[in-house]
Amino acid sequence: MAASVSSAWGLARPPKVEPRTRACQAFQSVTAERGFLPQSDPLTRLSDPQYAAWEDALDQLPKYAVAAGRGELRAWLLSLPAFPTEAAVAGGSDELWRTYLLLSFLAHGYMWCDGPGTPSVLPAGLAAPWCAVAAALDMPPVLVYATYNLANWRRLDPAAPVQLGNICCLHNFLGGIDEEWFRLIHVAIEAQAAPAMVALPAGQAAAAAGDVAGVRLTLEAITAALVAMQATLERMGEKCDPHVYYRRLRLPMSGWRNNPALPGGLVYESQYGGQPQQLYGETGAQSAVLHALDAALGIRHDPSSWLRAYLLDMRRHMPPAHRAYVASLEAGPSLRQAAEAQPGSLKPAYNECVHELEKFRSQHKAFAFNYIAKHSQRADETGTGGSDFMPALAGYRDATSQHRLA
Ligand code: HEM
Repeated sequence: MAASVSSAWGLARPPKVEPRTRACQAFQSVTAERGFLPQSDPLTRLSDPQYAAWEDALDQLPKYAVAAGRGELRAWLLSLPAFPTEAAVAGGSDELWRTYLLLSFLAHGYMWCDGPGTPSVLPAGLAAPWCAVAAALDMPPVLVYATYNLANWRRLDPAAPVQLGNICCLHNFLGGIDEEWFRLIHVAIEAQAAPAMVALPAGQAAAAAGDVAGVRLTLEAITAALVAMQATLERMGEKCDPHVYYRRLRLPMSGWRNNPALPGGLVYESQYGGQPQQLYGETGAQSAVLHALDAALGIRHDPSSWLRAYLLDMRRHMPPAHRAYVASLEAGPSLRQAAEAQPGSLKPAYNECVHELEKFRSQHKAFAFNYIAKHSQRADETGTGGSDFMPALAGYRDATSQHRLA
């Protein structure tokens, strides 16, 4: 596992476009209903006609992915009209996030949903607008959890909540029940984490004020959320088959760092002085939920190991507002300190949180085994996020359990 890079993304040159994340509304606030999901339902299409050909391409992507295999999908993507990059970068934040999603899906379709082989160069027609839009959002030019999951759903009944039974995906690489369900489980878990996410700063404020009842309320909210999250994760197998996941779904999420298919990384034609770039692919490790829980509960992963470095890298793949939320929790008083100070009243509730977080991580590790490791015959198999995942997931779980208060 490569060590963490200190510069943004580890890219050879800084982005040319000034990030204007402060102006962005999408992903800006964290609420008890939505948590880290966007506060208004994600845009389903860019209505401006100048994007029509690109939006149509996104709709057709699963069809072309099925039909292609001899370069047809790649040739078709390269035949699209020039992308209106300037208009996109000047547009509103919701539109910009939608553009980022659109280009991320099409670029990963180009990379992973056709054949033969894996290209080592992403042509300028895709690379240039993707890099510009990503830079404007202060995000990396690669598929991330926020575009794959957080901004990729709609409600069937717009008056009913964001939960399984009322959500479906906006976009797919291949389509089908397994791909949609895999993603929807993540979206539903994000919504279930929401009450705990807003309770964390309140719990820290209570800890600073010596308000034991306030801290306990937060600890109880965390435990309740983690119990609900496990019940939802358990439903993964209902509609997402492990073989389908292993053989088909995971490939388009891949990146170009620690990936044996692209050992030298990817050249974004006309960008970064032609230097290949190495970026991790999409993974649940880019969700802010567990980062936030670790931060508030005072769970620290060994700073000297690559496990901590990997999680820090994953933060650079989160929307800037989510990074800031986690950083602010990390800078605040930990609920662990409050439980240590008031063991009689808070230790059992704190330990219950740690126990449920450990259970979530154990359960999740079992899914990673059943969906990846069990099927793999390769020694260098990595997760879609590029990690040496079995030792990583065991490490995160063990670090969690070690934080139980004696
Ligand atoms: C079949 C289902 C799943 C599989 C096979 C899976 C696989 C993985 C793998 C391999 C990693 C290591 C990083 C990488 O290289 O990608 C990872 C990390 C992670 N995944 Fe998943 N995942 C699944 C479902 C989920 C769901 C539903 C969530 C909920 C949001 C989630 C959240 C996480 C988190 C938070 C991490 C970081 C590790 C940690 O903090 O403990 N995963 N996942």
